Amino acid sequence: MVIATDKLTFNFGDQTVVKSLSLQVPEGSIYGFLGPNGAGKTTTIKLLMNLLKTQQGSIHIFDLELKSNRVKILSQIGSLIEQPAIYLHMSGRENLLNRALLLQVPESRVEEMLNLVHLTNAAHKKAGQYSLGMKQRLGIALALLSDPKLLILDEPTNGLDPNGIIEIRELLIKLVNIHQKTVFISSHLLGEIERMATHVGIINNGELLFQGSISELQTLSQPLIQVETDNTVDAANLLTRHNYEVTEVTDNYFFVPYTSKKQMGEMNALLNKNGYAVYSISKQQKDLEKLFLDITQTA
Ligand SMILES: Nc1ncnc2c1ncn2[C@@H]1O[C@H](COP(=O)(O)OP(=O)(O)OP(=O)(O)O)[C@@H](O)[C@H]1O
Repeated sequence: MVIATDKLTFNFGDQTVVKSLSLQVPEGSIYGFLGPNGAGKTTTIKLLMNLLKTQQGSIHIFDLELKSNRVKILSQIGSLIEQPAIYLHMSGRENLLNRALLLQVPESRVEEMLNLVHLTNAAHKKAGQYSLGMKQRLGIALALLSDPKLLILDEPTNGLDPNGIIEIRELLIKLVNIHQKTVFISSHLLGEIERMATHVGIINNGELLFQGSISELQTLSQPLIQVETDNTVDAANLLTRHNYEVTEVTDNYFFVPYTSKKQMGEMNALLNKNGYAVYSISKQQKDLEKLFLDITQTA
């Protein structure tokens, strides 16, 4: 495991913010650390980065105990916690050159990193003029300069527009698939994590509710197909007669568990063939709140 914590516990005063947390982050994974605001994600990340002192339990990173191997471990971690530390009056390239000098890494890494995060064309611009997404990508480039094995990112897509989110997602997938990194990323958005993570840990009130592979999570968070037609009840009955499981019927929609795109196409065709006008048919992801309910009910 790249990260393994055992019964990690942390209190702020009398509030237990991280409760007996045992994380298992495999090498080469994108580990999505999912939880609502205030769940304890940032505190956990600060513990992993040794920015807060572990009060109870243990942390192993790269199979080494954190406290006694602090320098060795931290030199192999790139991180982005809260705002990236960027000099706004300097260009993207200057920011990277400055850090490269500090870390004594070859200047050639700067161009490589600009290219990797798609900032080559904007490299000469002042970072203060960058969009939020560009700043985040510059932050990731800075974190990657020393070629760390592990990247720890705290809500890197917070506040980004959809394009910005997609760019970060594609970058992280590339880092894992092509550059053999391990990525630990926190988020409060289930849909976002489901699109990129290979493994997921879900935390609420400091407690780990679920940990497993993305396919294990998908079994729990099976999405639904939401269908809108010109006659909800009759159309739902037609599908039931054709052995579809209709889980809910409301005034305007009915819902069927999603299994595949093909199934959606077949359902659409069946409805059309029987004279129903299909106004909309879409895959609905469960949100984190619904997933929590499912997890606590099946636990
Ligand atoms: N320095 C601090 N002193 C006291 N309490 C704190 C401190 N930092 C965080 N907390 C509390 O610890 C709990 C967990 O906060 P944390 O920032 O780890 O959550 P989070 O999951 O990262 O949420 P967010 O996405 O909102 O940052 C919250 O109740 C928060 O109020």
